[in-house]
Amino acid sequence: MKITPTDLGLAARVVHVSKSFGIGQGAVVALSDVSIGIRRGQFTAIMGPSGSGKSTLMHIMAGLDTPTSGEAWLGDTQITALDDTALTRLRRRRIGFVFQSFNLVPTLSARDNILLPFELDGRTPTADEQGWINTLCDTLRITDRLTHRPHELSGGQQQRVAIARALATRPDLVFADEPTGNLDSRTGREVLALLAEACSKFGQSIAMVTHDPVAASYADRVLILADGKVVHELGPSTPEQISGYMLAMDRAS
Ligand SMILES: Nc1ncnc2c1ncn2[C@@H]1O[C@H](COP(=O)(O)OP(=O)(O)OP(=O)(O)O)[C@@H](O)[C@H]1O
Repeated sequence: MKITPTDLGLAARVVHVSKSFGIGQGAVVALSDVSIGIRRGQFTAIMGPSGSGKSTLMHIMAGLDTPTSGEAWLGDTQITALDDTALTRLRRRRIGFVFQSFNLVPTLSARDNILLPFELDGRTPTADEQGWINTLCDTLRITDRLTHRPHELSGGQQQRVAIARALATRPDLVFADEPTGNLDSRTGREVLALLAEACSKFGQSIAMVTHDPVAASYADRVLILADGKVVHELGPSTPEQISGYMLAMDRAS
């Protein structure tokens, strides 16, 4: 795949990215010459067997780790060229994160957790941003829970607060790492439907790492990694189609 830095329509991309851990005989190649783009306004799932390089790819795209070679871009910013201070600022302003373990601050109310990205940036939301946060809270059905602390909320409610926090600054890209891993299947499906809606209704770009074919079936596009390479790409697919493909891949290896 040829991806140029001027490629519009991409929220983020990596170009010829390789990543090795360690040196010499003991070196592990986690990513091998990967070039992919995450399309704007789309829900992209990244799947693959354990150890295939999913987390490494996500960390490089989010500027949490550096590649051994190649480039990572967020929009028109080459993040592999930024120093630590600029990277921290970029992550705070232009990237949102949703984790399996929710990662809310236990001493803060749901509202203050959602406002944390603004607080860390040393500012309060503008009237327009506050309007967006209100819309998010209504859509995520947490408006009547905003004064509660995380331990007073169910797992599904905590994850919906985490999604509101990730989307509050209208980031260029939201990374979701197994966002339904700690939720029961019904609550998990609800969270996935909300993530899909954030893309289809609000134009958010989301990249989600998952092992779960049901989770990936909510995505517009599924990238499949094996041994540090992108080996396949699926369009919108059913869980059965995705698990069928993963099984066939297992048998072939
Ligand atoms: N800090 C590290 N030091 C050494 N090796 C590492 C490090 N991080 C990852 N690796 C190796 O790189 C490869 C890819 O790891 P990665 O965590 O990206 O895989 P993954 O697809 O996310 O796996 P999982 O689904 O199990 O989380 C693995 O072989 C892993 O052992």
